[in-house]
Amino acid sequence: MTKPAYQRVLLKLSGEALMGDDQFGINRATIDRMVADVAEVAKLGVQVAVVIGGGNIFRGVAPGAQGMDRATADYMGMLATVMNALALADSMRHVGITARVMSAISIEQVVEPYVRPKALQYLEEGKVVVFAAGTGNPFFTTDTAAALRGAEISAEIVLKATKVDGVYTADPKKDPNATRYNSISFDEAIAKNLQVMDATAFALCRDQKLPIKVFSIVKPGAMKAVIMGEDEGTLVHV
Ligand SMILES: Nc1ncnc2c1ncn2[C@@H]1O[C@H](COP(=O)(O)OP(=O)(O)O)[C@@H](O)[C@H]1O
Ligand SMILES: O=c1ccn([C@@H]2O[C@H](COP(=O)(O)OP(=O)(O)O)[C@@H](O)[C@H]2O)c(=O)[nH]1
Repeated sequence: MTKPAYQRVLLKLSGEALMGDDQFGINRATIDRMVADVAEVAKLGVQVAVVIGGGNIFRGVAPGAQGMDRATADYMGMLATVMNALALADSMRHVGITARVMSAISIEQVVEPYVRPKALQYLEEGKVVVFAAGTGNPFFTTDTAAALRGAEISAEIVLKATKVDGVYTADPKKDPNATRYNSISFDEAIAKNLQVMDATAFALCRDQKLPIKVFSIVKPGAMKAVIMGEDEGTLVHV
């Protein structure tokens, strides 16, 4: 059997992807399917850390936050990611994965705080670590949190699992003529203002020489294919 291409990865799961076909919230079947993908990868011996988004529940820049103080709205968004993290960890428990949720903002009765050495210890023990509350700071996104935590834990790659199957020349939801890149450099992605991830996340990964793979969260087997180093999705590289 061929070996996985990576030993430690940072997986970014978009909050919106958790909705499945629902309008908002957490779709049970969807979360279970994602967890099955993670379980498959963890079984290969790959250390998996997850950053979960919150867009399915609350987004600081959403119309629903209009008129609100931006920082306050962002804290609500961060709390939303904590809910998603709890749901994800619980779903993992059901399939026999030991998961630990660590939050960037302290709410110790609910989840333990993020402590880097502790996170590294969990990973080495084969536990899946779910990073909640993004970076802990307003005006950031969970994509940036993924870049940050990925760099902190020395992940070999950031895996961005999302609704689209890669990075396109333009937003494929708006431009039917957009074509997908097999690979693209950070500089080009930033210069072309490709919106699949925010520029802060791209810049941080570029500076830390941390590649990103963007792939579909709905395509069966895509995550495993990425882990095995197969040609899947789009690689964003230095
Ligand atoms: N150039 C692009 N290539 C691919 N997707 C893009 C591009 N520009 C914008 N997008 C959009 O980015 C989204 C992917 O990010 P998503 O995971 O939804 O983000 P978030 O982390 O904000 O939830 C897709 O819905 C897609 O329509
Ligand atoms: O470091 C962070 C991460 C997230 N957020 C807030 O949490 C919301 C949900 O995160 P995000 O939009 O990244 O989730 P996703 O797009 O993955 O669903 C964001 O809109 C922000 O309001 C924040 O303020 N700081």
